[in-house]
Amino acid sequence: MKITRVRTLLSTAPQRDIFMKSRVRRSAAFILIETDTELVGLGETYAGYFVPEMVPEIVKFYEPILVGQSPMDVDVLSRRMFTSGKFWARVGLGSIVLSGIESALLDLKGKALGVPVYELLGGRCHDTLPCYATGGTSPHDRGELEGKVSQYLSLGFHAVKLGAGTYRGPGHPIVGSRTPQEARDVEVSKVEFLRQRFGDSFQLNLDAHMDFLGEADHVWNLATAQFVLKALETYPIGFFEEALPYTDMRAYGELRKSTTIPVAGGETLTSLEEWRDWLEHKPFALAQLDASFMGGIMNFIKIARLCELQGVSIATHAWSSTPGVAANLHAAFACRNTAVCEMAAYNPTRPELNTHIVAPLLTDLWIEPPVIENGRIRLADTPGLGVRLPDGFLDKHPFEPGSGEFSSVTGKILQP
Ligand SMILES: O=C(O)[C@@H](O)[C@H](O)[C@H](O)CO
Ligand SMILES: [Mg+2]
Repeated sequence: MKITRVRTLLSTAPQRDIFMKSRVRRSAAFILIETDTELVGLGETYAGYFVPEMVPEIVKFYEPILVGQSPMDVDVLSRRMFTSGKFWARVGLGSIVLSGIESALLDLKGKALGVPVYELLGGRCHDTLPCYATGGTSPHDRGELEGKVSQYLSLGFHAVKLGAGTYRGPGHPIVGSRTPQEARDVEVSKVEFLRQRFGDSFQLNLDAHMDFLGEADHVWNLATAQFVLKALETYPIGFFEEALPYTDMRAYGELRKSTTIPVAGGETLTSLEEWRDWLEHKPFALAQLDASFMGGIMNFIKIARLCELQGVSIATHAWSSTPGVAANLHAAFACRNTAVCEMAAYNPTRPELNTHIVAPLLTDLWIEPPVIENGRIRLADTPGLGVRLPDGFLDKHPFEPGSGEFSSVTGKILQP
């Protein structure tokens, strides 16, 4: 079997969650690998969510490296793509786009052999894994906050992740805490409210997105992060994510040493080498890996094994659409040290519960969706990644230029 063509398919679809009001549509970039047989491979790069317009150009650069080659030699081909650009393909966007191509190769290989991708990665280590619903932002209004958490728990999740710090998401005003005391009070009162309302029946995780918008006034430094986390230690917190920007791996290492709350991070690291350098500083108790971002599924596995050797648990990061989420789940199920999987707040096999959300990119692409029940997720054993683009999907949800999240963020910064 030989690769004949590598295509980028862009799509923009509605994505409305009544609790995340500003998000009304989102984009995704799929990679389709065609062969001289009937088999095709489908993958996704998370770059499609941020900068969809740029993905096809980068894929065109990689395509000649793949055409004429056997898609079965996944690791050799990814390394060839990785080193091909001399400098630009090894980090950032070059590597993020490569993630989608590599996942498509593994999808194809799984389909060719008739096995799910996790079988290609050492096999399934878990029947089910704990998962949590991503709440994205954290409404200031207590009624809204309560409604959101109740809705997410009623979907079958036992854990939720909410925003922390100053992040309110694209389109929301940035209502930041300007002093460490304010920052502490905002977090403590939110956690106290949720514990009073819901008791200890669910796991609460917080994500401060400190690398996201880079508003200097609102970014916590090490001292502030330590101050806030210290105050939260009396409450059960599952993990605290991105309490610091990614500018200083040593600061993450210091933060982790100084708190009993599990420090999580990693969703913006784009290569094996970057991960290796970070892990030397023991920055995370929970390393959050994303196969649709960090150069692919094999990189996920390699870093997960390195974490395992260091006694560190891993989690999936999941903000891509279905093929990206599927890539992460297959990798997660093949790692013994997976602690938890991130999921968008919907239940793929219980559509009647998803009354709060409209998101075709999340719901319509599974061949057989994973089951979420009692706070845990079970992955189907469909060959490859278990995903497909349904007939007519791209006609129904055509790409709209300017729909990447990066576009809206840039617009917001330019027009304060
Ligand atoms: O951990 C998460 O799911 C978030 O940090 C998302 O990646 C982010 O909001 C996307 O812009
Ligand atoms: Mg995050």
